[in-house]
Amino acid sequence: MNILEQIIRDKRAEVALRKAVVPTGQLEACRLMERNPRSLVASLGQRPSGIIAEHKRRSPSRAVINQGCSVETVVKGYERGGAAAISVLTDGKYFGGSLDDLLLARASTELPLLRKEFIINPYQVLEARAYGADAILLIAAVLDPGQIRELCGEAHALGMEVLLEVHDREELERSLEGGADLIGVNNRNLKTFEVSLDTSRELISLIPAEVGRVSESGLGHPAQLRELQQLGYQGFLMGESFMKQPDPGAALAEFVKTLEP
Ligand SMILES: O=C(O)c1ccccc1NCC(=O)[C@H](O)[C@H](O)COP(=O)(O)O
Repeated sequence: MNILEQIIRDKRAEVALRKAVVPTGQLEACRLMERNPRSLVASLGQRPSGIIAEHKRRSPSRAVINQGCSVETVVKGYERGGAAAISVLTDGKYFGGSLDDLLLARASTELPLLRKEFIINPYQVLEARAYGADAILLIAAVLDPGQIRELCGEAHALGMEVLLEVHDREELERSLEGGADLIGVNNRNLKTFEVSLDTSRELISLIPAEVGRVSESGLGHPAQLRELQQLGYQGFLMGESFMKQPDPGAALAEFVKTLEP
């Protein structure tokens, strides 16, 4: 069983438990359901860096990245440093995150928030909304086209946008009808953890112009972003290169300065 299969197996059990503990009606009554979500697509156009900066404590590929910084410090630093949006990993077992992290992030910024999760059930979409997310991530590798359509529909009905992550041509082609607002090309092969920007280079021409284009993972050099921008990417999901620094917000600010013409 590869890591993605393990995560999804655990996620099924976790979601069943969460649903039993916090019924849908309780989520629907949350205070944050009254808030109007902000557009991630629009923010990528307005904030010149295009960086979706990620809060990520640890990962299966790197173990511990940063356990010391508070969510508030990281998120406020990212906003000050010029991020266009913030991604918050909410998986606990493999990434050390939680829904409380999302709530703390929501209290710390007005930037659009992406719930970075392994979403397999509409309940998790409602959870994302109730805890303050503006957008959700869906991973094509673990969903069939019908599930993608259903989860995108659920997110849109709740006023959120969808970033759909793909790793290869087959995943992209079978997912395009799903209705995602953005396509994220993941440079990290989640089965081998190998990172290659060739994935972003090869898939860009297959993404329709009306869909937002995001390159994800393994980014850490300004020259990479410049190249990807020229290829047509508007967004860049970056976690580890900032989170591995003692002050992730300051690291992002330095990085953004190097992007300025
Ligand atoms: O990061 C991992 O090791 C990983 C393993 C299995 C599934 C997902 C994984 N990462 C999620 C992500 O997509 C990244 O956190 C995100 O794209 C940022 O990547 P990076 O800038 O390389 O931290």
